[in-house]
Amino acid sequence: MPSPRRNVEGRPLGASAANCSSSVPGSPAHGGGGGGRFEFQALLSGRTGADPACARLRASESPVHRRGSFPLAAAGPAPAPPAPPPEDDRMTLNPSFLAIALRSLLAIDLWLSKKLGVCAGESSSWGSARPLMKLLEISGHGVPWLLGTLYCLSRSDSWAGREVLMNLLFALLLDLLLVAAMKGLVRRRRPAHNQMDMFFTLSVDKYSFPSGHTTRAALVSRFILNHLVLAIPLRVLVVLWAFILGLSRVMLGRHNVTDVAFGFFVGYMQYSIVDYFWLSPHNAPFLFVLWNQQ
Ligand SMILES: CC(C)=CCC/C(C)=C/CC/C(C)=C/COP(=O)(O)O
Repeated sequence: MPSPRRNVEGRPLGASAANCSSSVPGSPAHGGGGGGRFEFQALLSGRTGADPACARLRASESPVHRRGSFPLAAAGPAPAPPAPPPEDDRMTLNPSFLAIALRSLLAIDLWLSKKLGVCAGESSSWGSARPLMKLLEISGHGVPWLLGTLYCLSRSDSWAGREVLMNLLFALLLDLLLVAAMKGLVRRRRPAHNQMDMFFTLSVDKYSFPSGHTTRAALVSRFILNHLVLAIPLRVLVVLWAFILGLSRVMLGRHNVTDVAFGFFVGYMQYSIVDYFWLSPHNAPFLFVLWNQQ
């Protein structure tokens, strides 16, 4: 019977370096064979020397190291140690690590969204709150916001008011365009527990990423906070409205948590775009002249 391989100190190798490579459970050598586990093992030891502890163990068992331990036994000059991997190589994340992280995030997202979807149907645990959630849904819908802005624009008799409203209209249209583009690109289906009973939707609204109501809520609330002079309680109310509207999208079962979280981010950034390209009678006189002639 072959004796177990030992290192120079006489310790069996099974518990050290061998564990760092082919004997990891789940690897083909171990007989685990599961694709996911093998992928995980590749994650741990995919790059030579990725784990410093394993690299140390391998070094302690290498002939070079043994020669170093018994200098008198060395027959000639020791070969140069292998060059370390280039800096870039060591810094690169193993792509399967990213895949595992994303899959875990997705699993948590689906689990949490299902748990929070308490108003997804009339028979759900909070089904009686569904009408209230749908009222919130209308408060963040694109149609009332667009029609409301157009109406106020038609009634406004000051240049300053018209300028703000013109930019709000630009912001709402930009939001519709960007959200439609992102939904069309990502094509993430709405959660399975959603009832598709939304009023007035566009064709891309069968997709859920990102939440259009949430981008609008974040955009509009940031817009209002920056351009309307409001008392503190009203400012708090505006922020609360945006937050509750986002939460209600998950509670209604319309969206997963990540759709809403990303929606807040997109809406927040959209306001920065609107602010950067702020329309005024100086940089877009044609718009204001056109509106004045109507
Ligand atoms: C001028 C024009 C094309 C107006 C369309 C307004 C409209 C139908 C917006 C869609 C609003 C909507 C249903 C968004 C979906 O929101 P999610 O939060 O469910 O993504």
